[in-house]
Amino acid sequence: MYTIPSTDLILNADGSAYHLNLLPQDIADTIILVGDPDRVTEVSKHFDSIELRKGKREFITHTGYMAGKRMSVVSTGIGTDNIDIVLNELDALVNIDLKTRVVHQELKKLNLVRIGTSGIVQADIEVDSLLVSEAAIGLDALMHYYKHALTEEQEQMLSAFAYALPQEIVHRPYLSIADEYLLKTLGEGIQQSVTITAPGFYAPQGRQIRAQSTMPQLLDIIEKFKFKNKRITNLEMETAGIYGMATALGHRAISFNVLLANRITDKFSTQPAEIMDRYIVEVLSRVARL
Ligand SMILES: O=P(O)(O)O[C@H]1O[C@H](CO)[C@@H](O)[C@H]1O
Ligand SMILES: O=c1cc[nH]c(=O)[nH]1
Repeated sequence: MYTIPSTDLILNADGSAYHLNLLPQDIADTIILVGDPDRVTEVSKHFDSIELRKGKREFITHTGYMAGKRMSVVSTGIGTDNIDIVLNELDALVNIDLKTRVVHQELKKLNLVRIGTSGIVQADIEVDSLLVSEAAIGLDALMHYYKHALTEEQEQMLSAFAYALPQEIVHRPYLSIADEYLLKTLGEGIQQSVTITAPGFYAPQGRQIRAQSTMPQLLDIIEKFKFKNKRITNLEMETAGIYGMATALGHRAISFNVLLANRITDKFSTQPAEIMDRYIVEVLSRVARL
């Protein structure tokens, strides 16, 4: 039986996961993922009861009940490098015996639901609307470190996009896909499209403040890209990593994007906190029915 080495799966003195500071009993099978640690309270304030509050660094967790359903909310911080940590450690909590360091015979499937902010790259999509990522293209490198497979059509779309990208982007993008069951059950009636996960907020999302971008045409390329009936609608910084890691580990994942900025029409939400709260309530009410 394979025992995972103690420097591969590092535990704290109390036996909790190294970065998340959590024990297996601390998390529910349905987990809301948010980037901003302050958003954890904004989510859990809608729970009927909270049984656990723990944290370390940017990784804050609250677990409780809403409408009889046990759920956790975990903050990931920004970026797919953090997603690597959060998804591997959440998976270890449910699928590895932390005392023997042996993988359980029966594996658990977590429901992972991101609620995050995002910027729009199409003029016809409204600021303050909600969008579900049916797929996400990663411009970061995370999933190049993990085995993952695509269908032929997905490979074709990825190749077409890779071909359109500026040559300054030296590594190939990757593509990862939402869980079909969660798309149907939680995403019904909400606009669904392809998201780009960027490895930064400024030049990697076509922004320029003072530091000069090497590829000022990036936003235009993303806006104009089409593959069959698909286009790219929005930019954020975690979804491709969440979908890729969830698939690699056998979990279900879906990403809800609260669209606060339209990069084409140059509009930003005038009431971001209220809009986020409205969609937290909407998503939680759907999740509670899972
Ligand atoms: O609102 P959150 O969940 O943090 O998500 C988005 O906002 C952050 C950038 O401001 C990135 O994490 C991006 O993905
Ligand atoms: O434009 C945006 C807005 C939110 N989050 C991002 O990553 N980009």
